[in-house]
Amino acid sequence: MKIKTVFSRLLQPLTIATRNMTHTSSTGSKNFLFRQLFDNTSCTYTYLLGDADNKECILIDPVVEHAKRDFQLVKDLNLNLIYAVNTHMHADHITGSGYLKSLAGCKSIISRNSGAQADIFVDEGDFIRFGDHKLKVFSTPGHTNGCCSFYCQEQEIVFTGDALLIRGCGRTDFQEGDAATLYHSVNDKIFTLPDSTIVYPAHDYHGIMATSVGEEKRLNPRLSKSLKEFVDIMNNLNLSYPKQIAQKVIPKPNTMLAIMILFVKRTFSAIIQEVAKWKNE
Ligand SMILES: N[C@@H](CCC(=O)N[C@@H](CSS)C(=O)NCC(=O)O)C(=O)O
Repeated sequence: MKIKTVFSRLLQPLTIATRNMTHTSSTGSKNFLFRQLFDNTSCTYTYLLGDADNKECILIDPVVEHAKRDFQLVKDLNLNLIYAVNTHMHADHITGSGYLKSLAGCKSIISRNSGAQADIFVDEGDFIRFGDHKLKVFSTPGHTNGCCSFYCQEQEIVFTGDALLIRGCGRTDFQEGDAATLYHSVNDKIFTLPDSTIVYPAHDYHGIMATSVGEEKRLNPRLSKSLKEFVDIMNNLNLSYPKQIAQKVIPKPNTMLAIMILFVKRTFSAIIQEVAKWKNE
């Protein structure tokens, strides 16, 4: 391989990273603000998108531990946070939506199919608008039922949540995961966007920040395969559970009540047994 080819390949991720910070596509308007933020613990990307003219902005997939950091950035850039948007209900971290609502007075958004609570529910074909800009909602289930991707045609970028990751995809072995559904979501929706579309996922575990539709169609080791091969790969991933999944799964109020009743009943029956023992002694 020629030295020049190696050099240009090494430079490729750098070019993408540079575009991340100053995002302006050939067709995109200049007043589009873009920042990519990261959570080290769950390797989650949060995205800040804004309109530099009218100052409206949104955050995609905020993480609760970074809500203050993200809101500070919003303030530093003199922006007005109007929505905290979630691509899906996350199993590996708690969303920052609730905290951001209290800090910024914004509204939370998630898919209607997610089963989660939010101020605004979105469905396939809806638009999320901020200033002059808009994101089109694509329903891309498979990792969870409520997974959505958000496409900004004007900037040629798509936020794929956990449906499509860089050279990977969301696992399908828990929540409402279904490999065949995920395969169709990616192939029939995300992969029908122009090859030049830049893909911004919800996670990366290898330090890469973005990819493109064309790149993933060609190089994704799971999704470039047939449906049958894909299902087989997904059924044999044998991934460990996300580190924070136990903290995320908080018992619902009914479960908490049932645990308390059980505790009281067990304590009472233990006391009664002890009393009965004393009486017999
Ligand atoms: N070992 C990691 C677990 C990472 C993980 O399971 N990530 C999910 C998305 S968050 S539910 C996933 O779908 N991964 C797909 C993959 O191929 O990695 C940790 O400890 O957090």
